Amino acid sequence: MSVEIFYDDDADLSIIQGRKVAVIGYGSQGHAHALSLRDSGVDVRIGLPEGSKSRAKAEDEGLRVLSPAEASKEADLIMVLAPDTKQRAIYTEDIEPNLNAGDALFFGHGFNIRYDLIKPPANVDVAMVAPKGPGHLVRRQFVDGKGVPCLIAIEQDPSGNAQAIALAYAAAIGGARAGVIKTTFKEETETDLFGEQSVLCGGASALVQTGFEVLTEAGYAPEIAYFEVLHELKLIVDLMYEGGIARMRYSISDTAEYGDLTRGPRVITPEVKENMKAILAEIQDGTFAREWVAEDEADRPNFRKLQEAGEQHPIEETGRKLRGLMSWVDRPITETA
Ligand SMILES: NC(=O)C1=CN([C@@H]2O[C@H](COP(=O)(O)OP(=O)(O)OC[C@H]3O[C@@H](n4cnc5c(N)ncnc54)[C@H](OP(=O)(O)O)[C@@H]3O)[C@@H](O)[C@H]2O)C=CC1
Ligand SMILES: CC[C@](O)(C(C)=O)C(=O)O
Ligand SMILES: [Mg+2]
Ligand SMILES: [Mg+2]
Repeated sequence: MSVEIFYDDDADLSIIQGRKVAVIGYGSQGHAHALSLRDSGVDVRIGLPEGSKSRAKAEDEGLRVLSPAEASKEADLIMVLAPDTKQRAIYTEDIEPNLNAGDALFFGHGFNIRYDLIKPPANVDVAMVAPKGPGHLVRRQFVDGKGVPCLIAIEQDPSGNAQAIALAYAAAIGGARAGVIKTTFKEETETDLFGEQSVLCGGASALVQTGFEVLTEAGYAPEIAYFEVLHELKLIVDLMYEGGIARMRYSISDTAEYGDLTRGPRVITPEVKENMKAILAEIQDGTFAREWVAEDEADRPNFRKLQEAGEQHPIEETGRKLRGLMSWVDRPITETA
C-alpha cells in the first residue's frame, strides 16, 4: 500500500489537550470539530464575527464565542473552518496580527494554501486535518463512537511536531477511529475539488436530475421516478460503501447487473471521461479557483441563479412530499448529532 494510515494507537491525545484551540467558523465542519474537541477534553473557543448567525448555536452548546481576532490571540492552535472564499480576509485581518512564533495554523481543506491565497510566516506550523465527509456526519459518527476518515497534511513544520499535533487533532474529532491518511495540501485540494465536482456532488446531482427528467418526460409518475433515481441510490451506494462495486453487483439481480455492465458505459461515455479530464485540468491550473474567488467577490450572481434553479427543479417538490411520509428519512440538515 502506498499511503500511510494512522489509527488511535498512533496518536497522542495529550498533545492536543495541551493546546489552546480556536475554531474559526461554526458551520458544518466548525460545529463538528469544536464539539468533538471539547468532548475529547480539549480547551476550545470559537471565533465568529459580531452578528454571525452561528453565534447563538455555539453559545447554546455552552461554547465560549469570541471575535475571530480575540479567539486567534488567545489560542496557540487556530483551525480555520470559515468558507474557503472568506478565509483570506479573515487571515489578513484577524489571524495574522495575532500569530506568534510556535503557533499552529490548521485548515480543514487546502484551498487557500494550495492557491497561495494565504501565506503564513515561516515560524508557524501549517497543517491540515480534512475529514472526508460532511460535518454533520463527522459529528454524528463521533457521538456514535465511530469516526469519519481524515486526511492530514503538513505544509510547514518549524516545531518538528506538526504531524503529531495533526494526528492528535484528528483523533480528538474521531478520525483516527476510522483511519487517518497522510497527504499533501496539493493532493487533498485537487482531489477534493475533483471528487465533489465530477462525481460526489456535481456528477451525482446531474445524473439524478437527468434520470428523473427522462422518466417524468416519458410520462411516468414523479413519485416512482423519485424512488428509482434518488431514494434507491442511497441503498445502492451503501452496498458500494460496504464492499465496493463488486459487493453491490453481487447483491442486485442479474438483470440489473447485466444492465449495469452494458448500459452504464453508454451513460458515462468516453466523452464524459474527457469532460472530467478537462474539469481536473481547470482545478490543476487554478482556473476553477480564480473563477470561484471572482464569483464570490462579485457577490455570487451566477451561484445564486444556479442555486435557485436547482431548488426549483421538480424533483425537490416530489422529494419533499415523499420524505414527509418517511419520518425516519427527513433529518433536518441543521441537526448536529
Ligand atoms: N462542509 C463540509 O462538510 C466540509 C467542509 N470542508 C472545509 O471546511 C471549511 C468550512 O466549510 P463549511 O463547514 O462547509 O462552512 P459553512 O459554510 O458550513 O460554515 C462557515 C462558518 O464560518 C462562519 N463565518 C463566515 N464568515 C466568517 C468570518 N468572517 N469569520 C469567522 N467565521 C465566519 C459562518 O458563520 P455564519 O453563520 O454567520 O455564516 C459559519 O459558522 C472549508 O474550508 C471547507 O472546504 C472540508 C470538508 C468537508
Ligand atoms: C463532498 C463535498 C466536500 O468536499 C466534503 C463534504 O467533503 C465539501 O467540500 O463539502
Ligand atoms: Mg471533501
Ligand atoms: Mg470539498
